[in-house]
Amino acid sequence: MQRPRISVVGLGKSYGPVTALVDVNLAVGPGTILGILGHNGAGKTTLVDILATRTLPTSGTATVCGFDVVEAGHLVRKCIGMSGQFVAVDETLSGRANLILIARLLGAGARRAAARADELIEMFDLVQAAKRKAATYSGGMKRRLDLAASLLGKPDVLFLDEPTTGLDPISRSELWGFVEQLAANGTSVVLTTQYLDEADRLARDIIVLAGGHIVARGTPAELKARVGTRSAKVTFADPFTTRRAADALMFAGMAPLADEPLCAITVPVATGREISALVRALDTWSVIPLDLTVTEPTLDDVYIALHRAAKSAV
Ligand SMILES: Nc1ncnc2c1ncn2[C@@H]1O[C@H](COP(=O)(O)OP(=O)(O)OP(=O)(O)O)[C@@H](O)[C@H]1O
Repeated sequence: MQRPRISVVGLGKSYGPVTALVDVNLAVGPGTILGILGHNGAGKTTLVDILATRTLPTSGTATVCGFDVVEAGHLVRKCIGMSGQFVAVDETLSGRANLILIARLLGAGARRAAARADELIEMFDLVQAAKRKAATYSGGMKRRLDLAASLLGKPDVLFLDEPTTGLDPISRSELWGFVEQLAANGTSVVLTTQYLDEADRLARDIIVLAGGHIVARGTPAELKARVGTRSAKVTFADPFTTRRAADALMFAGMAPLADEPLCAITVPVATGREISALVRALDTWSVIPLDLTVTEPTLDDVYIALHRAAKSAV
C-alpha cells in the first residue's frame, strides 16, 4: 500500500465518564473512499472530529497527510476539506461569488480566486447558474456548490458527512459521480453516512462502529459475505399453498422461512444447483409458485446482523 493519507493507531476518546472511541486503528490510502457506518452515538462524529482537528484524542495517535493531528493541527487543516448535510454557502451571494470569497479567505489573489472558482463551477456543472443567488439553487445544486467550496484548498483528504441526505435520486446519483471522480483523481474521502446504499456504491473500505469500537471492516462484498448467501423469495397464491410449499422444501432438506399471511417463503440459496433443487421440490409436490426472485444480501442485512450481535453481547 502507498503511504497512507490517514493513519490511526490505538485511538481513544472519552468525554468525562462517556467513552466515545476505543482502540481504533485505521489506514486510508490515496484515492480511497472509506465509509464509516454506525448507529447514533456510535462514535462516527468523534472520529471525524479528531481527524479534522476539531477535538483532541485522549489516547493513541492519528496522522492526516503525514501530520500529527495533535502536534501539527494547523498543517492538517491545510490539507483537508469538509462538506456535509448542512450546506455552508452564503445564500445572498451567487454561486461564483461564494467560491471567490472562500478562495480569497484561503489566501488566493483576486485573479487566482476567480480562475479557481470558474474551474470548479465548470466541474460541478453550475455554469448556467453561476451568477444567480445561491438562494435560488435547488437542494442538489447547493450541495454541489458546498462540495465545490470544500475543494477550493485542493485538499488531499475530504470529509463528507451524509452528503446526499434529503436529495432526490437523480441529484444523489450525480453527487456520487462527482465523489467517485475526486477519488479517481487521488483524493482520499472519508464518508459518514446512514445510507447503506451510498456506502455500498462509493466506499471501497467500510468500518462499522458500535459503542466506540470497530466491530466490522472490509469491502462491501466482504461484509455481505459475512452475513451469508443469496436467498430466493417465492410467492404463492394463498396461505394454504404457502404452507404446503414450506413442507415440500423442508422435506427436500431446505430451510424455508414462511410468511403465510404474505404468502411468501424465503430460502437461502448459495448456488444455481440449490435454485434448481428448490424448483424441483415444489414441482414434485405439485406446488405452483406465482413468482421467484433471487436477491443478494445487502449492506442493510450486514448492518442489522451486526447490530443484533452487538445487542446480544451486552
Ligand atoms: N461533547 C460531548 N460531551 C459528552 N459526550 C459526548 C460529546 N460528544 C459526543 N459525546 C458522546 O460520545 C458518544 C459518541 O458520540 P458521536 O457523536 O461521536 O456519535 P455518532 O456516531 O457521530 O452519532 P450521531 O450519528 O448521532 O451523530 C455518544 O455517547 C455521545 O453522547
